[in-house]
Parts: sequence; C-alpha cells; structure tokens
Amino acid sequence: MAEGDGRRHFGDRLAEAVRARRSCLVIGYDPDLDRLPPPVVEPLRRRLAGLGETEALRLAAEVVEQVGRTLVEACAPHAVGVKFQFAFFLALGPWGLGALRRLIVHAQGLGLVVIADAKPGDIASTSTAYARALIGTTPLAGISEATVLGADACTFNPYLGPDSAEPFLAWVDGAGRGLFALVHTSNPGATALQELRLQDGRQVAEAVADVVNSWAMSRRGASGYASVGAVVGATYPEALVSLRRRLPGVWLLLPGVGAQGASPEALAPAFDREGLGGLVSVSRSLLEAWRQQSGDPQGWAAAAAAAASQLQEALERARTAASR
Ligand SMILES: O=c1ccn([C@@H]2O[C@H](COP(=O)(O)O)[C@@H](O)[C@H]2O)c(=O)[nH]1
Repeated sequence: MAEGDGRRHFGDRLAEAVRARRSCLVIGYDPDLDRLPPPVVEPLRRRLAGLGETEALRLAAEVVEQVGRTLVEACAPHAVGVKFQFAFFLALGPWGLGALRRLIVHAQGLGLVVIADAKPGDIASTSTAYARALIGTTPLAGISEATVLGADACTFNPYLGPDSAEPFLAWVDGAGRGLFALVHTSNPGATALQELRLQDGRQVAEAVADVVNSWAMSRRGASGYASVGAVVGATYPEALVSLRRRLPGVWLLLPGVGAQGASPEALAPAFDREGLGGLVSVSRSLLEAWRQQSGDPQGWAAAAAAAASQLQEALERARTAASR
C-alpha cells in the first residue's frame, strides 16, 4: 500500500481500504519453522541436514519467504492488510530480514496495508532507529537515505512514555505512516499489570489508553479516524467495550481470534455505525487451517484461503452489527 498511497493520512487510508475491500481481516504471518505446513517442512529438514549455520539460515529464510508469498496471495482477496511478526524473521538473521522486506513489498503490491509487529519502545534516540527501520528511512551519513523494511505501520510499546513515541509520530505525521500502541494485550498474563488499579481508580490499561488517545486526538483525518491506533486483545471482550469508549476515532488492532480462543462474534463493540474502527489480525488459524479442514497438509494454501473467507464473512457480520 505504501508505494502508491504515498503520504496520505493513515487513518483515512485504512477507512477507504476497509470499505473498498469489504474486510477488516489482517492476515497474520508468524513463520515459526516448526509450524509451517508439513509438505514444506519435511523437504526443508532433508535439505538442512549437513548445512552450516549460514547456509541453513539462508535456506530457512527462503522457505519462509515462499510460504509467506503463497499465504498472502491466497488470503489477500479476503483481507485488508497483513501483519508480519518481526521476531520470527529476526530469528533467521539478515536473511530473515531480507525475506521480510521482500514480503512487505509484495504485500503492498497486492494493495494490502502492511503492519510490522515488532512492539519496540525505548528512549528517544533508540526509538528513532527503530522507527527508521520499521516505517521510515535510514539517513546514511548525510549523503543518502534508505528504506529498510518500509511497512505502512508498526506496533509500539508505549511503556516508556510520550518522548519514546515522538520518533514514531514524526513518521506518522510526515510520511503518512501508522502506529498501533499496546493498550491491553491478548495474553493470559495481561491482567497482572495492565488491570492493576491506580490511585485514581483507572486500570493501568485505561491510563495507557488515555495517553494514546491524547496522541490520536490531534491526528484525526477526514474519516474521523486517527493515524495512531491501539492494540486491544480480542480475548478480553469486557476490556474491549470499555477501551472502545475511551478511544473514539482510534483504530483498534485486535489480535487473539482463533488460536488464542477469541471469536469474531465478540468483536462487534469494536466497530462504529459505519463498520469502521477495528482491524482483526489472525495468524496461526490461517497457516494451520488445514488441520481443522480436510486434514490434508498438501492443501494448506487452499485451506488458508477458505479460513480467510469464513473469517471475512464472520467479521462482516460483526462489522455491520452496529448499523443494524
Ligand atoms: O496483545 C497482543 C499483541 C500482539 N499479538 C501478536 O498477534 C499475533 C497473534 O497470533 P495468533 O496466531 O493469531 O494467535 C502474534 O504475532 C502475536 O505476537 C498478540 O497475539 N497479542
């Protein structure tokens, strides 16, 4: 999406893309080698035997890239975007990062919004480098600059506060990029810290939501939606309802459907009367859909496409529930 859409406001681009593609589904790709489809992993195992570290990483990254292309192409007709889980690519070293860059370009060529899920957040000088790598460009000693990953948006851990967000917000404001700050995560342990009560009665996640909302308020586009979004786990439906109220005009990125147990039906509160406001990312349930369907791993790509189509339909019902 980045190339053609240039520097347009990210919240508006998302609104248009969700309407045009009739989908709020985000294809998740978390390439854990042990969970890739058996017809891919078995030949990979044979080829890896006897290779040195460098060649083994290179080969694994090639396979991860090929599977990613197939997955994204199969599911693209049913989705608005892709979320690449950065950690799995990093685990394959520079070859993994090369594969990630090529997958990002490929997905953007298919018209998909690309989110790099890396969840960085550090003191401002270090956040600057993360932002350059994920959504910006890296200046090269004042002579030139280079795109490293070139995603349309990235996830972000806001725990360090506003100064750590500034370097990302500079790309949001100056280059039409998007930022999704973690507000309430989907994992079982999220409650341990994120639901702690502050002296003023708010939960930590609510206080984080208020900070994120303050970043978003001045960044609303014509659609009414901001270029700063929030990550809210789909596995906590009650938190979703209360955080939706605290974050009007903020795109919510909702992981947790499928493998983590959340269902699309519970997500209706994320959407406004026009069916906007929520993006639902699903990773393992697409790549491993063959297990639930025919059980034939040879058909993994067709199974992923069928699962994406079913999710799109279920999410369309949730998306339009508010307007009924
Ligand atoms: O709160 C969060 C934030 C991010 N994630 C990421 O989303 C996917 C979920 O994968 P599934 O296979 O669909 O469960 C994964 O990349 C996580 O790192 C999250 O799950 N929860």
